Amino acid sequence: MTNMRPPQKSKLLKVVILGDGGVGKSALLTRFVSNRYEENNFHTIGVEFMNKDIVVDGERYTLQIWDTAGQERFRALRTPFYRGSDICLLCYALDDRDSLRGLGLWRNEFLNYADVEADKFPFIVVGNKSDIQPHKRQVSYESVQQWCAEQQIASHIETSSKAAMNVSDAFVLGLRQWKHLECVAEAELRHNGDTIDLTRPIRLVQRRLCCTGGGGINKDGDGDGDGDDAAMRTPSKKLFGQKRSAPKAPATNYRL
Ligand SMILES: Nc1nc2c(ncn2[C@@H]2O[C@H](COP(=O)(O)OP(=O)(O)OP(=O)(O)O)[C@@H](O)[C@H]2O)c(=O)[nH]1
Repeated sequence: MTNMRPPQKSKLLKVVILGDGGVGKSALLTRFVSNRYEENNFHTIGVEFMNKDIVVDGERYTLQIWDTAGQERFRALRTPFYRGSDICLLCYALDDRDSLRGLGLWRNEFLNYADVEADKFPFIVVGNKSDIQPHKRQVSYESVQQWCAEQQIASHIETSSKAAMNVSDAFVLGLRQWKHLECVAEAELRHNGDTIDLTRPIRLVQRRLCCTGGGGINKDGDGDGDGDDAAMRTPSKKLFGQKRSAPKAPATNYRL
């Protein structure tokens, strides 16, 4: 006889990464899933996704993470993939103030095509390239905090795919914000008694809901990534676009 519990089934969550071309969306995904970084990345054309299994607060999740093309000309290729998303990472680069200005447009594009309510959806604002030298920084942490407050986005984190800083934490932050909003939705459902509003997203009544944790503003991400790498598995990857060829660059290896 054995005391082993049956393996816990993981929840599948769809995560979409949005932001201007060149802010480092693909680098973020590659760092998170494969713990690799390439200096000269290809521009994404269309979308691609990779899966990553993580354990957070003792629960298993499979994140299906969709990396999208940031360039405007690929808009029609990426927008059909927004529907059904659970979490959205809005990315800008710390050395590019225009990429921050674009975040509002990215959010609107997502809301429009994913057809979700802004105040009930977990958006995480991710400032990538935090490894840059101080004099190259064009976006202050405080200005982004202010923008997030105006937009009622609770979660903001600075990351570096190159230096492997806070990358897992950004995804875990998204997961915790998702859990928090699911919990709020569950409480609303309970409060409304038997009345189920069929116009609301089906996700609110389909999932087994959970009331632990919640999102919040996080400057450095410390403490958010506990256990997030514990259940790494070999990633799987699917391409729904092509990669434009870029000149071969000398490989640069960064290790955690
Ligand atoms: N310094 C620094 N550079 C980075 C970082 N992440 C990405 N980069 C650089 O930014 C370039 C663009 O990164 P990508 O990941 O291709 O950007 P993207 O947002 O996916 O771009 P599109 O595919 O065009 O939407 C890379 O070739 C890297 O040189 C980082 O954390 N720090």
